[in-house]
Amino acid sequence: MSLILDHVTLAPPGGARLFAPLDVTIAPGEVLCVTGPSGIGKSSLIALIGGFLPCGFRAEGRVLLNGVDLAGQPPEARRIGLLLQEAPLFPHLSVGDNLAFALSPRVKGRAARRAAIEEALEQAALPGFAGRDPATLSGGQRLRVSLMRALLAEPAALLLDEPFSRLDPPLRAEFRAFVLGHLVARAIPALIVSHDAEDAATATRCCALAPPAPSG
Ligand SMILES: Nc1ncnc2c1ncn2[C@@H]1O[C@H](COP(=O)(O)OP(=O)(O)OP(=O)(O)O)[C@@H](O)[C@H]1O
Repeated sequence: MSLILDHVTLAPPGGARLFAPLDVTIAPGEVLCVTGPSGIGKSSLIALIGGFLPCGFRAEGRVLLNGVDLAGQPPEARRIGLLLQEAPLFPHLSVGDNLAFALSPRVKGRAARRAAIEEALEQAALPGFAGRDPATLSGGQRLRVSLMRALLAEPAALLLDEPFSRLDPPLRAEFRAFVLGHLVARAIPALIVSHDAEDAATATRCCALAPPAPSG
């Protein structure tokens, strides 16, 4: 399971290329930290890989997941998990139902599904939280639920956009170690976009998006 970016670059509607073509292979369990100045296209790169790039953006190059070119595949077909800064959860569903919504259909039967959710909550150090309203969670708890929700869908790759930036520094370090541990244990390739030097230091590898070479 690897995620390959083969000469990938992007241009916003009516604009020029945002960054020089990116060529990188992210192996199973590897975490690539993508850095670069504000506005260079880091979040847009995540959107391209996830399949939700806004209309009008122009993409070049290929994104391959486990050898398959993702071009033209809708987001729900891509088996790519997302962890975002806001860690959005459905507000009208309990924590347990938020997790159930994402749980892979491969887990069959009511008892097995309930057990998988309880296990995920244990792993997130949130045992007994299944009935909680998401509005009652702290930022760190919300992120842990959000990570578990992404993992329960059995993603083939995980994308993280500034996932830790809203947390206080001690919690940030703890949650970073928690996330990286899960990715390595499950051999999931991951790409994290971040401004934080600590995120870069703890990732397996780093790459900085650079402005494209001037043409002509
Ligand atoms: N929907 C859109 N339509 C047109 N241009 C857009 C759209 N979304 C983003 N852009 C432009 O595309 C460029 C890249 O934006 P993007 O958010 O990917 O950058 P970024 O590197 O993630 O920035 P930051 O670090 O500030 O979050 C910016 O110049 C931005 O203004």
